[in-house]
Amino acid sequence: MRLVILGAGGHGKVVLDVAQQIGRYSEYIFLDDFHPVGSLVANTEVVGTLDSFKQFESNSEFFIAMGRCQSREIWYQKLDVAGLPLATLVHPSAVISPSVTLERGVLVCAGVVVNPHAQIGLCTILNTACSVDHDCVIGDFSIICPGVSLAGAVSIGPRCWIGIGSTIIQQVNVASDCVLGAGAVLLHSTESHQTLVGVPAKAIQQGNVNA
Ligand SMILES: CC(=O)SCCNC(=O)CCNC(=O)[C@H](O)C(C)(C)COP(=O)(O)OP(=O)(O)OC[C@H]1O[C@@H](n2cnc3c(N)ncnc32)[C@H](O)[C@@H]1OP(=O)(O)O
Repeated sequence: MRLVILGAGGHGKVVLDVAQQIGRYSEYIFLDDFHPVGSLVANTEVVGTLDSFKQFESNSEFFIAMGRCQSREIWYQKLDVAGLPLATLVHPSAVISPSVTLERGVLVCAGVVVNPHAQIGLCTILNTACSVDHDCVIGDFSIICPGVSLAGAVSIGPRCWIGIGSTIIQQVNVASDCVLGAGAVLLHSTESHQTLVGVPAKAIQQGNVNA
């Protein structure tokens, strides 16, 4: 089985590494619009542009390795319309309760802990060493950055960027398309499209989820 990774940037390298540590695939290839076709990224060939994905459907699973939340949503829709299988990748060092739901296209990086009855949405990234506690619900296409701590029953809407090292206390709801800044501590629920920073976190501007 081949893994086709869409996106050969820094995040693509992390995705490749997680997949190699899992060891489920016999071949890895990248599709990318910025690296020349035929070039190597982390010793893995860029074989085409993103739009060429249909050429590689035979005996393949696909993974969308793009940091931007909206990009993952756009490419999810293209792969879904084409009926192509999307992988879910969990690093062997992650600790995931058996009662957790992981949707397709999720990446769980090294050192992540996900506690019972959490639900992790489509194409979500649980980045290095974040912790997602019991009954959390993470919306589709969101990213939980390295070192984030989510207390119990936190709800995160779709396309949210929860910045590196931030903390959200229990039962807080983050609405869709929000950005929580690096190191923030969020004590209250948010409206959609807010960017919040600081301790305690306060809204500063309309979020663009390109944090
Ligand atoms: C593996 C990986 O690399 S994963 C990537 C991990 N990276 C992240 O999580 C990055 C998170 N991004 C941030 O924290 C960004 O600073 C953002 C998205 C919150 C804001 O970015 P911008 O919209 O460019 O805001 P900008 O830099 O202009 O700052 C606006 C104001 O907020 C302040 N501010 C920005 N970020 C923070 C923060 N994290 N904490 C406290 N204050 C902040 C700035 O100092 C500035 O204040 P001022 O107006 O008094 O000067």
